[in-house]
Amino acid sequence: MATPNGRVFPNLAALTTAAKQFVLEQARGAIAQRGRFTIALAGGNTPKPLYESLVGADTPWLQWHVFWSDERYVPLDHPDSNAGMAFRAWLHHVPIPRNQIHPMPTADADPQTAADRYGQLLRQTFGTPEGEFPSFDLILLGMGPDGHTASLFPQTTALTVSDRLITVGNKDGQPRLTFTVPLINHARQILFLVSGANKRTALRHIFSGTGDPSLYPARLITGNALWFLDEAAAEGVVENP
Ligand SMILES: O=C1O[C@H](COP(=O)(O)O)[C@@H](O)[C@H](O)[C@H]1O
Repeated sequence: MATPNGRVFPNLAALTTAAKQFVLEQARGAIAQRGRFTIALAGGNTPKPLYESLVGADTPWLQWHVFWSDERYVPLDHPDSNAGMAFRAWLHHVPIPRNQIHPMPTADADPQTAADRYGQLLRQTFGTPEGEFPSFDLILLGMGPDGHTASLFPQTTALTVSDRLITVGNKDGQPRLTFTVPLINHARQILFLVSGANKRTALRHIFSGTGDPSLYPARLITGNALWFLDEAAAEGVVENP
């Protein structure tokens, strides 16, 4: 795997400003070329200021189609819901049509049923036949201190699933829904947002190319990925040119 493409910013605020500009540029390009912008959102803390900053942005919201790259298996109004966070921070405050915003379903008794339903929704939205993978315009990802990304956690079976779009992840015995590795890698553009000194060790394993991918799952993301890091995360890992 080639060295990941990383950009370092002094702090989370500067990273957020650059990420906002990057997202809006991706939207502009996609809408100009294909008439719509398909984006998959990350959860966690790091992207929240980005979502807040997008309220009031000058972009053709009616052409946005919003999905999630992973979700905790809780209702939308639960404090841990990735989609709930994005709605409160951003999506409730912009005119994207509600039928173009697609939280992952989390009400089925069996999370695998929910995963399959979301996979079918993606196939319908993108017109992707079975056996093929759609290409999102942009997938936002984070990375945990353990090297997980989306809900692809170290040493879990989700890491090796390659015959479907969505699978069930496992965080300390709790189910999650997550994009599979090949679905992420088929994106036109992937953007990692990583902030904080507690991410440094995992980043070192990923950027040096030596970490075992089953221990540092973000290493499995070999598609067209750009990493936005703050200095606290990047220290000793990557320097800006
Ligand atoms: O649990 C999750 O964590 C990761 C990383 O979150 P962060 O707060 O460290 O940025 C996130 O990317 C993922 O979507 C989420 O479900």
